[in-house]
Amino acid sequence: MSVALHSSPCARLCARALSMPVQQRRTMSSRRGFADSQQEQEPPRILITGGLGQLGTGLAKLMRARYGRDNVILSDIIKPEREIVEAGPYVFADILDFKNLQEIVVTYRIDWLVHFSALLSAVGEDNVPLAIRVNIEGLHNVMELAKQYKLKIFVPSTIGAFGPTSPRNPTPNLTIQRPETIYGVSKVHAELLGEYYHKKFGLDFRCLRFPGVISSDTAPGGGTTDYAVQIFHDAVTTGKFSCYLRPDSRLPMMYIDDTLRALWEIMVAPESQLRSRTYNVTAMSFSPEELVRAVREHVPQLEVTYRPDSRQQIADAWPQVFDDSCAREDWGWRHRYDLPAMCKLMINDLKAAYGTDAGSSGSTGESRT
Ligand SMILES: NC(=O)c1ccc[n+]([C@@H]2O[C@H](COP(=O)([O-])OP(=O)(O)OC[C@H]3O[C@@H](n4cnc5c(N)ncnc54)[C@H](O)[C@@H]3O)[C@@H](O)[C@H]2O)c1
Ligand SMILES: C[C@@H](O)[C@H](N)C(=O)O
Repeated sequence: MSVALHSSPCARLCARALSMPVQQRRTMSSRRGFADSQQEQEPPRILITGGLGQLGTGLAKLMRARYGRDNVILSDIIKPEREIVEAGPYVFADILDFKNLQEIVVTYRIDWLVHFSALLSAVGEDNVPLAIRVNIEGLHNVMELAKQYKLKIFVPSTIGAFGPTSPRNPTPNLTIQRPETIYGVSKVHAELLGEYYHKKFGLDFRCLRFPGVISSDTAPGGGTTDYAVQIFHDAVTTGKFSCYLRPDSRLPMMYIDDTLRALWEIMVAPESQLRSRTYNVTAMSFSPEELVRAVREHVPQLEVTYRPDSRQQIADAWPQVFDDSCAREDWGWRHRYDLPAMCKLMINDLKAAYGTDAGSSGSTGESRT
């Protein structure tokens, strides 16, 4: 789980979203949130589960900028900071309580469900029974809910849905998936159940397999890729970083703004463009030693030690380079942030958040690919 800091790097993304055209009018016959193009009249009403983790608050900002503050209901089982409740509707929702979820969907007249609640790879291995409950039983609840109330549903998958027998460089959209973590097993289950519900019941299920997500507005926790977030916190605070992966452990990664934009783009992509319900998306691949080099461009004195732990075994079975050509071909996915651009934003945002920005690394101008 993640802890909110008090900076908001997703503001750039929201600003871009705000500059987009206001929600278009929908034809009388189309159901809210189900129109194939941006011909919709009323904005969809969106419920985000597990919304106080790394991805949820940024997505709420993006969706609120696009569809209106009160049309996005953030939920979690965590007591929120004051700024969360001030930013828009926030409700308690335990993913294991089906009746509570039903009540929220009915009360708020929900159209879209973004299902973020999960235990990530490392914490999942530490508590397998809880991971099974949250990641698998929780998924069953939201799938049934989406079917019952005809919701459009997004469930994120991950590079962790692949395993040691999958091709690792590159890992295609469709290939062997025999993951060896409960996290990976639960995500393959989610992909397959979503595709099954789509075929069997016509459920509008959409899924992206994300790589490691890098962001500065929440503290890292629970994932195998989190070293790539922790390094920035340590670089701007102590100047010392201990890495739990080997220096050569290459993994696919993505900056948060790209992640959230990809999610929004797949949600509004016309059905006719989707040859699949589950797509790989990525932006870059790097190893800890390559990331250290990029961070030292901004913090030259950064001291690094390597102490691989149990997360090394997880990383060794995951993709090194993710092939997202299907997403690029089908619905026009393009990443905007590469390694230097991401490093510059992370360093500047965290220096501002920790109040250590004297002598910061230049402007926040983004160099894009
Ligand atoms: N962050 C990444 O790098 C990454 C990469 C690939 C996929 N994903 C997926 O994206 C989703 C969101 O990831 P994240 O990084 O924000 O995760 P996170 O661990 O930061 O947040 C998960 C949230 O789920 C909530 N939760 C736990 N048990 C719950 C319950 N019983 N009911 C309701 N909520 C509960 C937690 O309180 C937490 O806020 C997850 O499904 C994850 O698998 C994340
Ligand atoms: C990759 C992703 O699913 C998550 N960050 C993890 O490491 O578990």
